[in-house]
Amino acid sequence: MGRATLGVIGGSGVYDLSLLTDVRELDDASPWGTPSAKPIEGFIGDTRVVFLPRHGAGHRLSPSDINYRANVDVLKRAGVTDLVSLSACGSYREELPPGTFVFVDQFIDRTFRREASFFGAGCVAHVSFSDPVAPNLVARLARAAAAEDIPHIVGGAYVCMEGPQFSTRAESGAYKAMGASVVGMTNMPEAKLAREAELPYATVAMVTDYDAWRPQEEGAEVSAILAVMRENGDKARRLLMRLADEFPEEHEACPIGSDRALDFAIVTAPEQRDPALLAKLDAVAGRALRTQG
Ligand SMILES: CSC[C@H]1O[C@H](OP(=O)(O)O)[C@H](O)[C@@H]1O
Ligand SMILES: Nc1ncnc2[nH]cnc12
Repeated sequence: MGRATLGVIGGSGVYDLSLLTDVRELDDASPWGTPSAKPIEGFIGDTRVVFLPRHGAGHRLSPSDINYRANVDVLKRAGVTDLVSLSACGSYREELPPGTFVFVDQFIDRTFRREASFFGAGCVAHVSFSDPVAPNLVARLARAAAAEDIPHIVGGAYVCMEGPQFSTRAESGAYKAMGASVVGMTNMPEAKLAREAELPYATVAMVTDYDAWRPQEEGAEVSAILAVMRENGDKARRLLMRLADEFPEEHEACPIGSDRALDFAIVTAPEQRDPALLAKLDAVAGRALRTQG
């Protein structure tokens, strides 16, 4: 299977990983444009980790302006085999107060102005996405959270809104009624692109607020969110330390096949494929394109 490398995308409030040793900056060249930052390689114990701050250094990028394709592409090029996303989120459940970590298992995509696929004219692919999260990564995260006494829950749907404004009360009520447990602005199309790049993906959705559905609540407010995020940051670091400490040396096969998502997904006939697009797909789809000829 090859050596495992844990990719970590840091969200709001998580702009570096001071817990890494032997740190170096990696190349950020990508045919998909400019990623949020240069990926940082380091180690936690023997586990190789590659970190990327989603909003860039100093939180430069709004959710709609992040180049999610370039981010996933450079992580794939850096040898990442498994990807964990850290994300601040609002909660739609009384029983998920600020400070709770939710290991979501579903997404609802409400974004509308983002590039959401590596594929398209010249090479069309349709990956399966009914189960968007890698259950083995969730199980590892849940074990790490339990060992670190971090309040957490396994399962739930994350609704991804376009933003950057927070929800109205009506939107908040509608997302809750749709069955979402949490809301954020960044996990789509990130999770879709991870699947297309054959990267098993899991999210640590860290609750910072109750969004705007509770009548007694004022609604999401960024300074309060960032204050809670700073408190969550310490827990996130402990979670990652524990996760990495117990991470397997060899990449473990994803039980739902995320790491082979392209095996039957590419539908364009080989003679109709656009060589320029195939060249751009060298990292994300290289394995599948090579084995399928
Ligand atoms: C700064 S609060 C709103 C912001 O935080 C979340 O980002 P991330 O998922 O990267 O932690 C949320 O999605 C919004 O982008
Ligand atoms: N209430 C909220 N809505 C959207 N994104 C968020 N990130 C943190 N809290 C949020």
